[in-house]
Amino acid sequence: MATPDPLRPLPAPSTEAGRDGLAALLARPARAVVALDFDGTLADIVPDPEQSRAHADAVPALSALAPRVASVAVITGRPADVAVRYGGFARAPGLDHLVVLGHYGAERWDAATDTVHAPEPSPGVEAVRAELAAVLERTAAEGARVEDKGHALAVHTRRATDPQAAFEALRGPLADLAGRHGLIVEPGRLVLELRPPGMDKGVALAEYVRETGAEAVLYAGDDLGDLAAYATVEALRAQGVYGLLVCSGTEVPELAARADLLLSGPAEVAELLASLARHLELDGTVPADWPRAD
Ligand SMILES: O=P(O)(O)OC[C@H]1O[C@H](O[C@H]2O[C@H](CO)[C@@H](O)[C@H](O)[C@H]2O)[C@H](O)[C@@H](O)[C@@H]1O
Repeated sequence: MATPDPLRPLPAPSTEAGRDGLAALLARPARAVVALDFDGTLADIVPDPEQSRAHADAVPALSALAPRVASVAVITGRPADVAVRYGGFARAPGLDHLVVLGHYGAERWDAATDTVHAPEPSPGVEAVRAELAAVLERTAAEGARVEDKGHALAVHTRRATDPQAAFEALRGPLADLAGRHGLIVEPGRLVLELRPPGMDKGVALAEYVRETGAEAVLYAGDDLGDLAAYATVEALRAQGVYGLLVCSGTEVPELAARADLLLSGPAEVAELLASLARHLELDGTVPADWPRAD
């Protein structure tokens, strides 16, 4: 991790709501939840999804911040156990109460117990798995690859000959395939994911904030799947919960346009988390009696 500079100021949110969110987090960290997406936010985007790993500064920053706020959660499209592995979250110092909500919140891993609660296998996913290769063969999407996530199937075009053209060519056929088997298509950064409906990052975040009773929430994401979590933070604000929306990178303009704080990517997200930890270290501590998420 880069040498900490305790005097370095925190980045300023560009909106009043974001400035209020940051002020609330700093004033009452014991009542604040920090929730983060994984790929593109805690981990740099790489061509091969299996090679994704948390940015070198991310876990040290989370380890420093987590004991100073009410709770920290990772909310990801990845299976929870995969995010835990690629993140290096298990048994990391300070992360003994970390929660990872995988498959857009359908799965949950708790560091306190090191266990994953997962949904029943979906018959729709099984049916799509059986037909997917034939659909890909019929579509002009050379080089598209399938990531079988168990409870969902993601079709990646980042390594296709023409990534954007392959993405567009696959949209219709995959929507049709998903629809025939009761699944939805979740679009992302050069990925189309076929997954069961009924859960998204917004629902997952709302439930988590309710569970923790938080009065302030920081949410950081980078992709279309994070829009639902942004909408939850916006709705929570209307109910008196403070919120700070952080966007990691500018690849997804729809998300960047709604952010209070725009950062360049995972390195700056990790720097923000580390800066928050340093400011809270200088300013105060979390009372021991604050109820945690577990
Ligand atoms: O919710 P997230 O944690 O952001 O996960 C969303 C999807 O991320 C992964 O795909 C993305 O990252 C890959 C690795 O950097 C990249 O190759 C790909 O182009 C991106 O779309 C992951 O593979 C998916 O399963 C997640 O749903």
